[in-house]
Amino acid sequence: MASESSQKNKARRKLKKRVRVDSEQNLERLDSLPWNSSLPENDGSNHDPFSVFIGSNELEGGFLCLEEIDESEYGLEIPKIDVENEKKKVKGKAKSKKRKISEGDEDESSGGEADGKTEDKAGGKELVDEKELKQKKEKKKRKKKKNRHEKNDEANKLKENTEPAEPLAVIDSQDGVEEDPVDAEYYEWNELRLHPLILKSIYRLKFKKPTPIQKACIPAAAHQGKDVIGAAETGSGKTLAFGLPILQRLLEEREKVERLLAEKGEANDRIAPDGVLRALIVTPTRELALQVTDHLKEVAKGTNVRVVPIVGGMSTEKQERLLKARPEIVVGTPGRLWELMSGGEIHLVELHSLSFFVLDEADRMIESGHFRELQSIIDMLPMNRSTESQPQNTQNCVTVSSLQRKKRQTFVFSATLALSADFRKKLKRGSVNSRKNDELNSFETLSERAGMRPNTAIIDLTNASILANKLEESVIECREEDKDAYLYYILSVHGQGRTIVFCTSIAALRHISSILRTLNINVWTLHSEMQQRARLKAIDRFRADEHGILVATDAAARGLDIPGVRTVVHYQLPLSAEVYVHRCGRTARASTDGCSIALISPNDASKFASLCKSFAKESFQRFPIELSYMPEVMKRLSLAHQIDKITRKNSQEKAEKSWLERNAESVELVLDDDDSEEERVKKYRHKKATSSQLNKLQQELNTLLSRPLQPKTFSKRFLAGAGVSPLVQRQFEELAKQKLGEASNFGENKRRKLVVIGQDCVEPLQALRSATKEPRLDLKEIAEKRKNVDDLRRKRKEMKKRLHEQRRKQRKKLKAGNE
Ligand SMILES: Nc1ncnc2c1ncn2[C@@H]1O[C@H](COP(=O)(O)OP(=O)(O)OP(=O)(O)O)[C@@H](O)[C@H]1O
Repeated sequence: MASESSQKNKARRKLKKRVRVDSEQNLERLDSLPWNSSLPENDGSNHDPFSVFIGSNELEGGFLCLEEIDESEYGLEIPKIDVENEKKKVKGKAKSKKRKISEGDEDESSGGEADGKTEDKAGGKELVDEKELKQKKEKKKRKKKKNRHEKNDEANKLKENTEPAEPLAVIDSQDGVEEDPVDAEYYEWNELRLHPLILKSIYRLKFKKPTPIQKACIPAAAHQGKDVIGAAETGSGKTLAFGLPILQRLLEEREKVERLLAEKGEANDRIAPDGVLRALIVTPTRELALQVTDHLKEVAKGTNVRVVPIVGGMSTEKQERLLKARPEIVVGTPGRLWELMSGGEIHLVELHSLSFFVLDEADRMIESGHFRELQSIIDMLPMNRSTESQPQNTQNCVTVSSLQRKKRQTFVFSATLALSADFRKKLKRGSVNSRKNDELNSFETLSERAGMRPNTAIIDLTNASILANKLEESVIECREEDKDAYLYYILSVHGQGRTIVFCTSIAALRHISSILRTLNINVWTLHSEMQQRARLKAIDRFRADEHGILVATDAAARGLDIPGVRTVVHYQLPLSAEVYVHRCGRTARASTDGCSIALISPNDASKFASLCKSFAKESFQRFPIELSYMPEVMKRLSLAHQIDKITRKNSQEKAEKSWLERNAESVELVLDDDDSEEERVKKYRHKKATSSQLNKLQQELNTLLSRPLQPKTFSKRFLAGAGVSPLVQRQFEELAKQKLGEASNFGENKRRKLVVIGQDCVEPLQALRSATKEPRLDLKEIAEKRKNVDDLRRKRKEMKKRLHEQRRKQRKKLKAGNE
């Protein structure tokens, strides 16, 4: 035991030493990096200062090397700083500086003393002094090395701090080869030269490398101070693509002020204590605003930069209180932001120091309902003109007069991008103006009015289909009335991971959620008529459940970022291809994979055809259905529908009755029960009959639900099957317990016992991938079906018309006969 622990200690010591050596090597490597190696080198051959890249991570032209940027162009605003902390820091630095100087003097004087000593005393004394001197020199050297290490190696240290306590290096015990996987993993972040505090957060969040949109945007936005129009697939990390440049600039500026003060030897309390609004981020939905806030807060942890959400549906007073704290970053929806701005909320109207204006999900902003408020907000922004702003020179504040204010940067982000070549040219020339131009589409108008500056970087990383690379799309063809059954099949046979079921109408959402709940499937709902609190609660609950199911309208189609959404089901097809893209974007996020299943009935044929056309798709893969499950599924659905119909009718009657009573009460009327005795008995009997019918149906359904869903060919003794979902697995376990309990109660022999063979659930994506033989649904087939449906409809219409005509003639004849 003792030898084992000593071996462990030895290994630990060895590791620590190794990590120290690695840190130093990393530091050297970090220093030797080119400033902006993620950008292609400008060989001068390309004179186009403004180019767009589609489907590639590259950027070309128009980018200044950092050396070319005139730093003096970039003035500083004074961010609110945790004065106490900062004071301590600067004082600490000043002290250590003083200490260093005095130590240096001491060293020198002691050196002199030593010299004197050598002159005065002889022999052994000389030797001792020499030894002392040597020791001092070594001490000084060690101190210097330590200081340098502390100063520059923050990133590596942070890495050590944020990684778990386990050793960084992995020791291969067999051949003694050691490697540091962490270094290699985070290397790409180091290339972006972000502030150490930002890197610390990134390590904490375990984001191994920047996503392509982040790699492309950060150099342009953070180091070159450019405006950015960015587009990349859903879930590709756009929030940090604009969030990190904002944080980077705020932190850089803060450090600059600190340095200035230290250089001038001024006390830190001359830093203006009040924060000003530095970044205003506008998102189309409340959920998105809250999500962006959380995301930025997470990254801004430990930086003292405050992020606050301002959204509708929450108390205005509370939000005003939040704004009183003067946060540097505000994320909000246009409606509430404008409400507070037009009401003169001081933090939101003092925009002279605004350095960033961001429009997230910009394409959604142009939809009706948002544009006017957004326009008003944009009109409030100060003109983004010259850099010759007035120096901020006041008696009691730190003076930044030597630095001029940097222009406001505008970032416009979206998952889709539709900019005309003409508009791109205009942006390049910098000739966009804020006059309304009929030739521009609304997205362009928006970018134009937001005050995009010349030389804007357009970073378009959307591929042809705009959908995430690792998304697998599929369809299930069925009749409209069978959609519920197929949905139930997907959720109970393949219900692994989080699933979002999308529908276009709230009525459909209510229908599905009610049916699924009747079938003992727990679902959360999300739609625009819900109160904000209930919406957030639903999202939180869904987020907390590993195998949760969310039934939502397109209110949740955009921006909702919940990790682990494995499947998106389109119960109803969306009204546009764009919404389809956003719905699908709830899965396969951040380079993970996911699956989308569209339920297509003959009614959806034309919508589906135009969807295929939008994505230039000839065919879609069919989702594999194990048909042997369907009889059982249909039986359960039929019962659930009947139960649902009765309960709905009952609750409708109740609601109507209470409405009548409420209204009578409000006008102080006593309601007379003017039903006759006979009618009352009839009603009573009817009620009783319905209630006993409901009980019977419920009992029948409960019996079915107490058994796991099994294919028709299933053995009743061996409960197992391909694709046992968590729900079914739970049912298996319950049933097994129940049966075992019964058997032991009645002293039955082992032979009668139930055997449960649990199997891994085949989630939809897996099922889809293994169903290679499934024939694809192609456009021709769809067109043919559509034609058949149209023919059938036409025939029915003609028949109806003929019948109507016949009846009319008969009535006429009868009338004539009577006369
Ligand atoms: N570099 C990274 N590495 C790994 N994960 C990341 C990285 N950057 C962001 N993420 C994660 O990816 C997810 C999606 O990010 P984000 O919400 O910014 O995407 P988006 O492009 O804005 O999506 P949408 O268009 O749907 O709004 C988030 O959960 C985020 O935490």
